[in-house]
Amino acid sequence: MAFPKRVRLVEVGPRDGLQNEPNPIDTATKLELIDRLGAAGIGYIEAASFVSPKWVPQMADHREVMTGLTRRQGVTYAALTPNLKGLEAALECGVEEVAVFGAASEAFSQKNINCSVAESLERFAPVLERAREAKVRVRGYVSCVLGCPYEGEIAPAKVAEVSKALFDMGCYEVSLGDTIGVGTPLAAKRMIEAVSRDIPMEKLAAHFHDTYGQALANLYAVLEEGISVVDSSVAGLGGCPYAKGASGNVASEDVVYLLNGLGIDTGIDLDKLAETGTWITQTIGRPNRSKVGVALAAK
Ligand SMILES: CC(C)(COP(=O)([O-])OP(=O)([O-])OC[C@H]1O[C@@H](n2cnc3c(N)ncnc32)[C@H](O)[C@@H]1OP(=O)([O-])[O-])[C@@H](O)C(=O)NCCC(=O)NCCSC(=O)C[C@@](C)(O)CC(=O)[O-]
Repeated sequence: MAFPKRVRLVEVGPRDGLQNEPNPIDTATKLELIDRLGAAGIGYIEAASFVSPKWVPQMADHREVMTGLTRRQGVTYAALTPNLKGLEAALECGVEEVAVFGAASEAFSQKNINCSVAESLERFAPVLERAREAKVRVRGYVSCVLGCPYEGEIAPAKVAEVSKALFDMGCYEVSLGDTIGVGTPLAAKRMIEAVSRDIPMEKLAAHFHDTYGQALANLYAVLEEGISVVDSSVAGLGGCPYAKGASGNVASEDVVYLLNGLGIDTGIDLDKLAETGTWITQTIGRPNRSKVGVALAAK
């Protein structure tokens, strides 16, 4: 299969990138990050997470973030909403798009959202119904698509089953998360093949973490299969608080560099994106995990 002509980047840095940071990051820094990402030409930014502050303290200022951001034309600002409570709060803040997040692993589902996979799907159904009423689109995440920190290997058939349930429920796109970055290209291809038997390829997104240094290789493999939506995080920030050892998402700068090299359009200004990566890592005192970001900063 040929590479897609255009790839849409979903920037998850302000949410996935920051959610696991142990020290509180002030709202102003989060807002500046979101603004800089928009200025770099990113068209979709996951800005906040309406989850319990007891579970994820770093996302406790979700209301301030969602109402404080300066909306740029052409940019979608989205938020995670695990249940109706989260969705109602997000709607009050004028959210344009939300995401529910499930898993292909029972153990991970329990640790992350305190319920089984089946219970999570029951919980999401009214979220989708209410979002439809409010004319807000819902994205669906499936975690642990290439392995689970608690259960180990995950069968592609299980990933396909949960993805189909989310899609059938009304999620317009399903993002497939290699939460702990254990996947390798062949496994990623097999998983995408299984899921795309039930869901059109253009409705799927790849959400890869780089824990084992495989994220770009995995992305290349699934781009070849026809994936055209990629989740990434500026400077490779990130990791799920309920997946021990999970490190950052694939770095947005590295993804854009790869896509530029393949002649695939993203509409993103790589220099501005790399400057944002340098700025945020210096501001929060983290190493920059984007090789491209570090290389450009050294020029
Ligand atoms: C889902 C719950 C809330 C269930 O948590 P629970 O304890 O089962 O829920 P509950 O309904 O019994 O409520 C317990 C308390 O939480 C409150 N609560 C309940 N809901 C909300 C809400 N929406 N917003 C704010 N507060 C809420 C609720 O009001 C109550 O407060 P209390 O009475 O104790 O003071 C909890 O487990 C939770 O917040 N989990 C969050 C987990 C999370 O955010 N994980 C990271 C995101 S997922 C991820 O990173 C993976 C992904 C997407 O990137 C893809 C990948 O890489 O794989």
